[in-house]
Amino acid sequence: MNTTSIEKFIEGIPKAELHLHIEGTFEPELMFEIAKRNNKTIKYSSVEELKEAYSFNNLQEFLDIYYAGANVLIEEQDFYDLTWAYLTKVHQQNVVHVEIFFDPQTHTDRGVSFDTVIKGIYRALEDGEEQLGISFKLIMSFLRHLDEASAFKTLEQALPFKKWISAVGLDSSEVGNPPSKFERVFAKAREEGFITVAHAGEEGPSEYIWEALDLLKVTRIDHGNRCLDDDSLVKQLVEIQMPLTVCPLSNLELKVVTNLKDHPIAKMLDLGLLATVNSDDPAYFGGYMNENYLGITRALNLSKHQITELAKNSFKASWLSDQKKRDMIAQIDTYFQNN
Ligand SMILES: Nc1ncnc2[nH]cnc12
Ligand SMILES: [Zn+2]
Repeated sequence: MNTTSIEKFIEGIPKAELHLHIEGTFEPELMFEIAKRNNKTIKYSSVEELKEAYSFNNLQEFLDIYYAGANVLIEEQDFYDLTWAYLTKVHQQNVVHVEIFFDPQTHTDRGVSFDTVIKGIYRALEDGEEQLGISFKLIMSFLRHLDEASAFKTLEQALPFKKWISAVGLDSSEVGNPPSKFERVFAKAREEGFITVAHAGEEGPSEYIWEALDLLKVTRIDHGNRCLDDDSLVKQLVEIQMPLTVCPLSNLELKVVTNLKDHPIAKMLDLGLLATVNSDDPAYFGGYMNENYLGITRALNLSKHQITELAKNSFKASWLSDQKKRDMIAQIDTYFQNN
């Protein structure tokens, strides 16, 4: 009997999150707490006033506030607390595997050491695995508005922590900073054994997705919405089953779509694209994983079968072992049959 409500169905289904910026999980309450203990000032006088500033017309307006928020993170324990808060939150949402981004340049550029950042994040991820059963991978993302030299320097800083970092990524202001700007950095990263991913086609054109594939040799495209402008690109993405880590509430808040009813994720599934649901920067966009699933489910009237496909895709597109992927897919199929 499939009588479970759609809300409960979404809550209970096992999920993996593949597109999440740890700095984007910084909830206002924790921000004020950490600012206080570090004697840092925040431009806003209260949690409420800060939340009111969360209204964005585009990616850049969001990034300005996001980088300002990250300024109060100083000590290793701050990065631990930030990461731990995220893990306990998504644990309650049946997220069992996470592959998360961190942006080292956001911190090293203001004098916080690479070691401090990664040690705090990693220790929390290890505790999350042990205490909450959430497996994880870590992705180091380069800020594309900065230059190639800064990215190379960051890659150097990452080498002693190679065992902790699975992949490198590319984020921040997309338009005007094409993947080609980082072709040589990504070549070096691949030589060093890192997997590569890149944000592409969020605000930028479909050509940037081609560049991410051809020049950066990515194994996933983060966002990828604009692929739908180019039929030959869609055909290619379907053929190679290139995962797209799609972020519905982020797309709504950053005006990539004007209404969730216009969100392309159902169309992506229909076309045979390997689309997944993710939260991007949940503290800023009004929801974690389940709120993203629920938002598109209500707006697009998704069926339990479509939700099941999206959850299975999240494991297919992950970097878990093939055996673990098969186990999770079987578990989700059983869940679908019973709910
Ligand atoms: N949605 C997004 N796009 C690009 N860079 C980001 N950094 C954090 N969130 C981002
Ligand atoms: Zn992102």
